[in-house]
Amino acid sequence: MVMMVADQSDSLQFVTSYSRKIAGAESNVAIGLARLGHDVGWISAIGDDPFGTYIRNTIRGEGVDTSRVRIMPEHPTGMLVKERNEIGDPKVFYYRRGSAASHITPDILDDNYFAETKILHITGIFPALSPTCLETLLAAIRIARKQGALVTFDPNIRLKLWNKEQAKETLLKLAALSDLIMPGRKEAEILLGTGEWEAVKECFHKAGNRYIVMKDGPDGSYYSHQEDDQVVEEGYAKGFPVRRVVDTVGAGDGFAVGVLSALLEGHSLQQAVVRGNAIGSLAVTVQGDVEGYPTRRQLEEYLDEA
Ligand SMILES: Nc1ncnc2c1ncn2[C@@H]1O[C@H](COP(=O)(O)OP(=O)(O)O)[C@@H](O)[C@H]1O
Ligand SMILES: O=C(O)C(=O)C[C@H](O)[C@H](O)COP(=O)(O)O
Repeated sequence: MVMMVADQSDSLQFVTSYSRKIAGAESNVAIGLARLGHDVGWISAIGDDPFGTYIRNTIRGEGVDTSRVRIMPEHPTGMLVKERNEIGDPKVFYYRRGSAASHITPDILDDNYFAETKILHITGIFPALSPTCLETLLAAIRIARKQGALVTFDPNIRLKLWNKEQAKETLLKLAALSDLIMPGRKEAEILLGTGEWEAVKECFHKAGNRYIVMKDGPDGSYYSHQEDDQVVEEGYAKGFPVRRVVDTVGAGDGFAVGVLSALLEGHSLQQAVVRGNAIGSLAVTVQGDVEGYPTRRQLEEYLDEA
């Protein structure tokens, strides 16, 4: 989506100017991974309009492959408007009903495109957009699994897009098809009725997740990796304190960038979660979603200084 962030910290009713940026959980993760030098493709749809062109060119400019981004002249590019907040999570307003992305159908997928895929990263936002988006996601999971890719899942529950019951039913289904799940504590509560780590760990391992990570805001994150019911590693990794929180949106996706990039590089889940915490903390220090995501050198310097 294109994102308009208010330039003034008033209610949007009074805001008169906005800064144009990019938002969207999947594209955020794609950009973050590309910044760290990974090969990444983003599958989505945009309208044949200036915002669509801006999004595609910017994401492509970050080094993400956009060859599978479909242009749909009959539908508009999705938009999100975000308040500027001094404290707490900012309010967001969606203008995405009927967007090009919500019209995606499984024929956007091509098995060959997944031939060398190591990770398929999915979120709980795309399947909330329409029944065909959910169908497309399920088809993508089938292809990725067939190719031996790891399926990683951030539930990213957005109750503005669907109700709690619908969200829970679909997201639990997607969780059971994923290798790695990374909910926040509140999301675990919605999905499982508990945010208590031991219970969360047990439920998701039972459902078939090999890797479980539960984010606990600024404090840090729990993690557990099991193979064939055997514990490989588990523990808790402390968060990285920041001097000033500017905007919390984008932290969860930054966290995913850290976890996925580290796993791709062969690191342990513990190291992956530390990197996730680091990039999540960098993300909250800026207004946009992706502006705080580091390059390889910036990440190394940040970890060295911590
Ligand atoms: N205020 C903060 N200070 C430092 N790190 C933060 C802060 N907020 C979030 N993070 C980091 O980003 C990660 C993801 O943030 P969180 O808010 O839990 O994600 P989500 O957007 O999925 O709810 C956290 O696990 C933490 O490591
Ligand atoms: O709400 C949506 O549909 C979006 O995709 C907008 C945001 O860009 C991401 O959701 C950010 O997600 P977090 O990193 O978890 O804060």
